[in-house]
Amino acid sequence: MSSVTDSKMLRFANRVAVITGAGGGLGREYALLLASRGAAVIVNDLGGDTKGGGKSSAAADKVVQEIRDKGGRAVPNYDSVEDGEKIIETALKHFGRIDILVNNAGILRDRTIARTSDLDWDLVHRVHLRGSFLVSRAAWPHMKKQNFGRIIMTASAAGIYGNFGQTNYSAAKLGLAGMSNTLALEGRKYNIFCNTIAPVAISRMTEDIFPDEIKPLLKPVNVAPLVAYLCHEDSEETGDYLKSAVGSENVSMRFKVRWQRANGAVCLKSDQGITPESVRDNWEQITDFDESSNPSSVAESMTTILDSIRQAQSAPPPSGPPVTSDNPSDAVGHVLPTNNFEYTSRDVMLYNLGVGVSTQQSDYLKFLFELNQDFCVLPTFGVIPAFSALQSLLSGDVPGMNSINPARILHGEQFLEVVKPIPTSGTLRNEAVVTDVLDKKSGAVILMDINSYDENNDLILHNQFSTFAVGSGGFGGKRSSDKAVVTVKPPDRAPDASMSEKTSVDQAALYRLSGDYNPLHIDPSFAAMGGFGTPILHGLCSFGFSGRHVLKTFCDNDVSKFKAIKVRFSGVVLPGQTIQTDMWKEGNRIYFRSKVVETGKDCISGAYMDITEGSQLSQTSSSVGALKSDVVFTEIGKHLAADANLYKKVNGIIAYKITNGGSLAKTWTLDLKNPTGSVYEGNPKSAKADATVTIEDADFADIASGAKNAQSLFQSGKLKAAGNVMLLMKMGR
Ligand SMILES: CCCCCCC[C@@H](O)CC(=O)SCCNC(=O)CCNC(=O)[C@H](O)C(C)(C)COP(=O)(O)OP(=O)(O)OC[C@H]1O[C@@H](n2cnc3c(N)ncnc32)[C@H](O)[C@@H]1OP(=O)(O)O
Repeated sequence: MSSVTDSKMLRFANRVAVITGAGGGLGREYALLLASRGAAVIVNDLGGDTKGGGKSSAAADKVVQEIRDKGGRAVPNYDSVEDGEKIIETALKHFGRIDILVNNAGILRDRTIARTSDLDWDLVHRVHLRGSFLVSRAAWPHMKKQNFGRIIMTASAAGIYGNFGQTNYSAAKLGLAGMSNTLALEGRKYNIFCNTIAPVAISRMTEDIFPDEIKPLLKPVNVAPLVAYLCHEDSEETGDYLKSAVGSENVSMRFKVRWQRANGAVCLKSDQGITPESVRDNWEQITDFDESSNPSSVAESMTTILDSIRQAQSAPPPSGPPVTSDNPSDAVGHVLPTNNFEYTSRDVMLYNLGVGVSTQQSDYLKFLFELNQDFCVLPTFGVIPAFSALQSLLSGDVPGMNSINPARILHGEQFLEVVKPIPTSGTLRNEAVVTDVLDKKSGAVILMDINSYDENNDLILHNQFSTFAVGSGGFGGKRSSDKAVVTVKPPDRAPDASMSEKTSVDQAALYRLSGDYNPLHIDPSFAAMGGFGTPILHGLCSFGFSGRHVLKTFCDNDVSKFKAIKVRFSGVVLPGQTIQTDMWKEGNRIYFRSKVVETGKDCISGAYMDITEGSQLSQTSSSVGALKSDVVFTEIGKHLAADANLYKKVNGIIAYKITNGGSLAKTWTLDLKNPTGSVYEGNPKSAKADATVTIEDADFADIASGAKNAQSLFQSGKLKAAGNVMLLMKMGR
């Protein structure tokens, strides 16, 4: 059949193609070319006229005969594209499958809008838009099942630019481009690719439109190679807007068409609100394409818009021209706008749920019930206030960040130090700076240090975020930084402990509600742009899981023992996968590493958690012992809260030390200036007590004897004994 002998020749052996409207013009050329390359072809043509009237089998039969005469395989089909199921059934009946669908059939009923009848409108839409939908829908389940499909939609320059007298046709044609982009998104994970072409060629439908002198340049035969390429399994193209082709005997041209969007202007609210005048006054900037972008999805388009709006809301109106540097190193030292992060106990509980706390766990109440006396913040929540400061990194105001593709930003590493206990609600002020930018060749690493302060200006949290911008390396920057908090290697022995937990398929959907709305974690099309087959889990969500594993195993969930944590995100986790954390204890440092059980690959490496000295005791004593002290403190706290007025004359902070076998077990502090009399656990070293009460071993042991866990202690009523401790303490005062 073909004279091309190159071994790299694109062949279609075992592929079955349906070409609609293949009785002549472009459709015929597609059918002939695909058949000559080995495809079995269904030549569909209703055999009507160009206005949609009449019916005949002659056109399809003729093309089928042409193919067979050359040794190819073809079967005719005479159904309307509105009978999409029947067309696809013909392919299945004769060849057992359907791999390629070229939606090519079309009619014209050109009129200016005033003269376009309902019928003119409807017929054009029924054939082009509805017909392409119906045949594609019929083919879809078969393509999905076999994990392969290539679909072509036929649009037109009239759809892109408009064309006099073609209201109905141009609307249908642009509609096909929209449909194609959506099928591309829905089909990607099944290896079903969909593209739209806008061919320029002479056919029955266009022979009256073009002047005679250029007609020889517009041969349908030259459009067919583009369609064949897009339908081949080697082509990775999908949903990339419109491709157009023009061809003559010796030359032909093909190009992509894409949407371009001006950077636009953010219209700020004046005393009169956001007014039509603010649009008028910004018109030049709104329509200025000197600075522009080419968003290729709703997600990408929305991300930049939202970033601009957020930025405009938190920053004063820009005084100078936008920053345009493309060298990421130029960002070093840039101070991001200070921002406040306000949160409530609801945010804390939402976060805790997002990182896997469940009512199935024994001590869930302190993490999921705001009225529980021990209600507390998981220490890894400490990244959440700081995260809110990161958003402005890609706002366009940070030098060097223009070249960073937001769809390809991954979380690289994270360091968090909890300097003072994290309140269960409040407002923290973030101060963020771009500390360093590293050139890792395969990507750029952006280090950002963020300090979070409470309303008294006390430093509560220190974070160092390290983001890995994939594909943005090679700008000639340095490779390492002495300002980076380094990762560590675990000891060279079997882990001291391991814990594994399955994440939920909805884990990312839940975690994002804590403030990281990156579409990468929820929107398949955005994930696809980043090179992922499916949305991935937030790095900080896996971080929360691993952090909980360490906290549970070595601190018995006592959050006060947490000091600092460092991790590297070395691999991707998908929602629904199982995270296993292997841990090694060396003094007050717990080395750990997490892997995805289903793949065996590491997702967190080089990691450690530093804990305070107190934790050693809970480590060396049995877990029942650790639980006892928790129960005692719970009860003491309850009494102190209730009887706070007894201590009013102290009017300061009382620290309570519990000793166990002569060692310090735990220190609690009570702030009597706090009108609610709430009790919190404090760091023994930093507790500035106005008075100290020490509870001796005997009482401690008595109270907890026979108790297996906090729940049973509460239920058994043994906690009443804690009243004695209170009495003792009061006497001690
Ligand atoms: C403005 C908004 C900010 C938003 C912040 C975050 C938003 C979040 O929503 C995003 C997320 O949560 S993404 C999910 C979590 N992260 C991940 O899944 C990333 C997993 N890691 C990877 O894929 C690769 O390690 C990868 C791709 C990171 C690197 O792989 P490779 O390119 O193959 O690198 P490799 O060849 O192994 O090493 C090259 C050099 O890079 C260093 N490096 C490797 N992994 C790193 C990482 N994770 N972080 C930092 N540096 C890393 C290597 O050490 C090496 O450098 P050198 O040779 O100098 O040692």
